[in-house]
Amino acid sequence: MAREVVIEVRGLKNQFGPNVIHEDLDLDIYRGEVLGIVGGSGTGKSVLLRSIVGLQAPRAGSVRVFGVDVRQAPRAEMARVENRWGVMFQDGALFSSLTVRENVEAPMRERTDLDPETRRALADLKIAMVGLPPKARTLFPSELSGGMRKRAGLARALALDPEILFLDEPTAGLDPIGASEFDALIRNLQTSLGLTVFLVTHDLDTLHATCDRIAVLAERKVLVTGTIRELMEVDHPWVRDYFHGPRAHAALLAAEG
Ligand SMILES: Nc1ncnc2c1ncn2[C@@H]1O[C@H](COP(=O)(O)OP(=O)(O)OP(=O)(O)O)[C@@H](O)[C@H]1O
Repeated sequence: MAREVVIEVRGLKNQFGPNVIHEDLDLDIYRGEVLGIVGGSGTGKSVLLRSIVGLQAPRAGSVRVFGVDVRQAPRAEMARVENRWGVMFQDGALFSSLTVRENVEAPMRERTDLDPETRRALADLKIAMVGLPPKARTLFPSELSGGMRKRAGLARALALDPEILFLDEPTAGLDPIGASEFDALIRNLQTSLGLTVFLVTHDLDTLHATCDRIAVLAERKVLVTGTIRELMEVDHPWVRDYFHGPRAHAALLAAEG
């Protein structure tokens, strides 16, 4: 049976001044998979994420999510699509003047007619789902550790029960134990909730622990996609260095126990 494509990127071009970031970039993301996006610094992983969720207007190309062209769709149709995804930005991007609970409630307040009590109950549920203790509900972002802030950002991304979760470097800045706990949380939520996950990362351990498939950004496009094993066979300088460097071997050994 053909797999359902939930995100389809075709001929994408992004450019800032003379700096061409993407040219003729194609990518398909299938329902229910965790797709890892890797690539050297500045290859445009975050720009690709931002192009898909409509925060970055590309110069050319198309992005379809659930079959809807995010560049062309009328506002009301886009709002329905946006309600079906959640985004966790690199630093959590929490509102500093709101508590964790208020942060998680924010998308519900903005996009649903739920009454305050239901919003609050749902927010507390999401906060528990990401492994934060009840006392975190009333704390402000500045009172949280880096790992807790990431969990709070994840709870907010889950606020509207999304089908697609976008994660920008979820383990950046976490210590190795915190990072592997976060990897396990992502995988656990993905399987329990049947999520499709678009995950930008540099972290080889995260790739092993969470990703079904990996897309490599290089030469302004998606150079290749495949499993880690498949990418280890690819004869390209960056891909070879990344998947055969000392860190890659350590991650492989760790993943294989
Ligand atoms: N709004 C913008 N205006 C100008 N240049 C931008 C803008 N956003 C991104 N860029 C440039 O686009 C390039 C790609 O940026 P992006 O943040 O997507 O890279 P990345 O692959 O995610 O990098 P890293 O791994 O270092 O986080 C960089 O050269 C960056 O400076």
